[in-house]
Amino acid sequence: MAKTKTEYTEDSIRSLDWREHIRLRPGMYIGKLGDGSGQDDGIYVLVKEIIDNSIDEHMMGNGNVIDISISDNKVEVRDYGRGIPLGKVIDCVSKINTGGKYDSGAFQKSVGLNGVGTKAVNALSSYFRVQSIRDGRTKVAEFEKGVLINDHKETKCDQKNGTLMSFIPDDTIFKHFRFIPEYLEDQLWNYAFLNAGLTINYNGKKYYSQNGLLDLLKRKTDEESLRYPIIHLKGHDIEIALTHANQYGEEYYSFVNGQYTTQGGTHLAALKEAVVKTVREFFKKDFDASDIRASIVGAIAVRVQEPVFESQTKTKLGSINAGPDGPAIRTWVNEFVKKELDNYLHKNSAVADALLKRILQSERERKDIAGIKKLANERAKKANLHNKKLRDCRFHFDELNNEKRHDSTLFITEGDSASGSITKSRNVELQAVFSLRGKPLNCFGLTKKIVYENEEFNLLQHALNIEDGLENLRYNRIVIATDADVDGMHIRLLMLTFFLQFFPDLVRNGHLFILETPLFRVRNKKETIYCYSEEEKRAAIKKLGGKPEITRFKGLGEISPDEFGAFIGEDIRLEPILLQKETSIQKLLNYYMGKNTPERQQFIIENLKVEKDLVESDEKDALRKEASVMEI
Ligand SMILES: Nc1ncnc2c1ncn2[C@@H]1O[C@H](COP(=O)(O)OP(=O)(O)OP(=O)(O)O)[C@@H](O)[C@H]1O
Repeated sequence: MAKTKTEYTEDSIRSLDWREHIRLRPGMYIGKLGDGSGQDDGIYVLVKEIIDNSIDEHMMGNGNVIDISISDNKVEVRDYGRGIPLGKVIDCVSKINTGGKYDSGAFQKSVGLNGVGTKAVNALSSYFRVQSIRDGRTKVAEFEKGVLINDHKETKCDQKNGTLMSFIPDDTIFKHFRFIPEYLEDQLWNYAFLNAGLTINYNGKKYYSQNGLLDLLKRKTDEESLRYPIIHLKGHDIEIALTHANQYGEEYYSFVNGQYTTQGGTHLAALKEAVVKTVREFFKKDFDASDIRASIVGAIAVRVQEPVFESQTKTKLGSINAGPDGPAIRTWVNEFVKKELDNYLHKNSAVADALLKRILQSERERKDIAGIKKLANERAKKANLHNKKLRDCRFHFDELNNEKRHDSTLFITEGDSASGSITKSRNVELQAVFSLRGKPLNCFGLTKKIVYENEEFNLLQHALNIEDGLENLRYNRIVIATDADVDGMHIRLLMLTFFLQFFPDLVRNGHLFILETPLFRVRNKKETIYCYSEEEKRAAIKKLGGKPEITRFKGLGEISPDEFGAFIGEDIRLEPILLQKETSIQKLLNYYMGKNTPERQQFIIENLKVEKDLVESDEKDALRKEASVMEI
């Protein structure tokens, strides 16, 4: 069939102004949009763009305090830097590619470099206000969706020098967005660790670090689980902290010019490589790299003149030089680690001994499961061909679509009817279903061997493709979708245990979610409202008036495929599993899954009202409470 021909004339060519372009293609500027439930959703990038500028000021030696507040979705950031030069306030926030960070001496080794950040925030906000205060004078300008609505005259002002920016994200772009305060906390701690001596006040809480990356690793680990004290190496424009803990997998935090490169890049690759090399040379033994790296928790921060990031969101560092004439970053990091770590190990023989012990233990464990791993993987490969448990989707997270990963989801369900409903109503392009057969094994306290021995776990590991780390993860979101009853809650807890114990990175990187399903359907002839709580139910009854029909959903299986489609479609409600960085996974699992301790019993008694006359909704609320404690 011939394609319908459209004319291609001069009229086809359009020039967008900056504001239109940002609003048309926000992804280019801030990554994905999202509604705030994902850690890297756009609204957090907006906040970051503004804070980055204040950090740049601090780094240049201007201002040791940054005040941040978020309430009613309005974000405010006040720093005590030099303030934007008053005559350029409007240009700086509304004229694309305008800024002081190109080659002026006013900023160096800063994270800002494109002259785009604040413009993106401005264009994507329903309201944006900038105020600069300089030597007794101030300039204010206000915008809506990037359009200047109020250009205030410069006036006198007796406040301290600095810049104050506030904005409200545009909810026509960030649909149904809400800020999850914890997501920001991690970012703010990172700023504090990377800028030792800087105080950040955020909604009444103070973020401050004296010892930089050493403090960062202390926060991310639990002292008891460390094999030896954290090694902290500091050089000119490079800082590294390193230790071995108990957990499975490796854990890294990497930064460039104060920017958290969540996807790593050259500097991190260099660190990993250098540690292996140095350790091998120090012990004069050709250990397997995976044995050296197993259970490592490490952080690296570098400052460089002209960082090349892979996009405006700056989450991955490309290949760069350490300075105009400096060595390539890889060589630079390598040389630093080689010299400093080697020195450190020579000076601290107890640490060197503990490190060696850890490597040997990993080696033993690896050899121990090598046999069974091979068998299990062969079995899984066969089963995968027609993996009955998996109803796969067409596109996967590890594949690219126009340079972006496919945003795919895997639902983990239990019970035939629930799996059936989801399978029928899902979007087959991007939503896959993995069905559990009854209750999964409680793997608390077991070793990784079980992931190979237990068929269900092994198939799940294969479906996710995470045997060798998260790099090839096939689904961006892993959603536990179990019934909202006691059994369902139990299964949920067992699955959380599985992921926390063996794949903590997956949880840490925000890939794990719980599916919220409605408890009630309230409807009359004209309208149907699904309600997720008693409160929503009351509101729905009020809204519909009269005597609407009220149905309580007991299990996922009861919900018809048609209805289910509405809950896993655009309006899907996901509760992310957040791992607060202070939490030690081991401690947590011990508490919830370990032997009955008096504290645990007390907790259960306080939180579970399991009595004869249990009111159904109370039951659900109580169980929810228990589960939400896991949402640490
Ligand atoms: N808090 C601030 N204090 C002082 N100057 C600021 C502040 N915020 C912004 N500016 C000025 O406004 C300019 C534009 O900022 P913007 O965030 O748009 O881009 P950038 O920081 O230069 O680069 P990038 O797009 O990489 O963030 C900055 O280069 C700087 O000169």
